[in-house]
Amino acid sequence: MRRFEGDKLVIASHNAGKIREIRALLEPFGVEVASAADFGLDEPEETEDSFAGNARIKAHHAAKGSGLPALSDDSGITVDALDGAPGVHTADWAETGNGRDFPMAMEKVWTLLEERDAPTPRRAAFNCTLCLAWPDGHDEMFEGKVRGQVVWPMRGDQGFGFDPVFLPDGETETFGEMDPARKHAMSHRADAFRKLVHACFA
Ligand SMILES: O=P(O)(O)OP(=O)(O)OP(=O)(O)OC[C@H]1O[C@@H](n2cnc3c(O)ncnc32)[C@H](O)[C@@H]1O
Ligand SMILES: [Mg+2]
Repeated sequence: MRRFEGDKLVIASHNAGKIREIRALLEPFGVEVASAADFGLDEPEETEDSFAGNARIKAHHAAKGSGLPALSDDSGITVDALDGAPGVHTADWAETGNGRDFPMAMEKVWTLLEERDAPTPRRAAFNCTLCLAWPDGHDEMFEGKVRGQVVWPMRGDQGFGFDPVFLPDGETETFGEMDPARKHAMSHRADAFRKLVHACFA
């Protein structure tokens, strides 16, 4: 396991919600954090069919383009009664050709569940795979998960993406309703971060 020894890191993401969460999670470690956009890096195509595969593509692309260690996050929601969909295609389900429409994507998930008459609760998980890649091609991977259920209608305007329809197990608030600090303490991203920090930063 390679430790992170530098003082600057690039977040290999173009998602403002994720970047905000990753900055908050890295704050205690005194690492200076830049985003892919700060380096004018384009978004690589996510051509793999796994979170790990796409996390690797994004992190290596940014590490090569910036000359700095880069941290990517590939994530998504997997719904049991939809055989794991939308999964690695979570962002694609929101694609309209004219930007992303997450309310539309969340409604699509709920409509499919209703059509299938899926038993309640509609079990689901949020998954996050982090890849920390160095410009020399080395990388380290970490996986996180949080289980819960998909609820309808949407609840809350905190967070981003599918947060308003995800109710984590043991909670009364969706990720969309929760205070960001609470989400950071229990999310799929936080789970993966604990492993990253233990291995590379602690
Ligand atoms: O690839 P980058 O540039 O990092 O940004 P992205 O938005 O395209 O990210 P992904 O390819 O990993 O797609 C994952 C999608 O899953 C959703 N998602 C991931 N984590 C989430 C979270 O914590 N809360 C809500 N939705 C989340 C969100 O809609 C993302 O767009
Ligand atoms: Mg993406």
